[in-house]
Amino acid sequence: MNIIETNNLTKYYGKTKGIEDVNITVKEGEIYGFIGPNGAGKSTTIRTLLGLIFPTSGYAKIFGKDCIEKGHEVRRSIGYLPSETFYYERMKVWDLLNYSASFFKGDYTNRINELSEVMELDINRKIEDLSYGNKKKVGIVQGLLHKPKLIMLDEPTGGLDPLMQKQFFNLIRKENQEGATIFFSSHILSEVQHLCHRVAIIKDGSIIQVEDIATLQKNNYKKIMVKGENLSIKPFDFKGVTNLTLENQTLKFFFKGDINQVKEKLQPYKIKDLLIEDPTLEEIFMHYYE
Ligand SMILES: Nc1ncnc2c1ncn2[C@@H]1O[C@H](COP(=O)(O)OP(=O)(O)OP(=O)(O)O)[C@@H](O)[C@H]1O
Repeated sequence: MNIIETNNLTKYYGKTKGIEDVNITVKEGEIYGFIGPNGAGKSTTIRTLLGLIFPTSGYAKIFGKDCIEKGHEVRRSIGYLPSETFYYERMKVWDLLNYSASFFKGDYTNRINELSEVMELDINRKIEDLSYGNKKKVGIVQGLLHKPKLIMLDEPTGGLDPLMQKQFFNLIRKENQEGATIFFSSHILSEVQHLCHRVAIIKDGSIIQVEDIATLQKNNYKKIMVKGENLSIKPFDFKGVTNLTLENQTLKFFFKGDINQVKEKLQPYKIKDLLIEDPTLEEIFMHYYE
């Protein structure tokens, strides 16, 4: 079953394009990554799906129901973490979370305590005393407390330190194992790669690729920088290498293939420095999709 389904979903802000003809499907149980650079249309897509803004044309369905016509019903089973959160600053975290829980039937005390413990959130503090990262944690607990069937996360990791990010990813994996479908937007490909089953790439308001992570990783480029003595271009100009340059005794190139090939080519040289890293999203756009 498709949890999210869009059909030529388009949103213009006056004359400014937000998104155009977005067609995506997210299956039940998936962790679906939604990646793109700043201004690509990630938040616009999410806000349109949530019925917070209306599409200019096209439509979207969540749980098989139209996001606008049945928006009220659909939103009950969604947990949403916006990219930026704004709260009543004077409230205590605990009061705020209880207030959020009061919109749903049932007692969520245990759930709030559990989630706050996992995220190491001090519920006795006032919102105004929290750092940016701790406010993010409030948003995470708030978004998950009603055990939603669909969790929509808009750039959720900003402000979380690496340890907390790990905790958060574990929490999301657990929610997923317990049945939640996850829609995860980010501009950081590496975090999406580790968590998601499938990823859609959005750029300038349009989806340019939908790929499962295994394929993306297999096809992915590495960005390599070598500093050393007597390096020359020729030995490194082999299949899989692109954008090869040599400047100030430093070789730079992209490589797609078995990394051992690069290791062999480097064998004869005295190396001063070596950097192998994942390309940025922009670089992937330029090289992976050529
Ligand atoms: N309220 C608005 N009014 C006018 N234009 C807007 C509005 N919100 C977004 N846009 C424009 O729509 C486009 C998509 O923006 P959106 O915020 O959806 O991108 P994003 O991928 O979420 O970016 P970021 O990673 O920076 O949050 C951008 O060109 C942006 O300037």
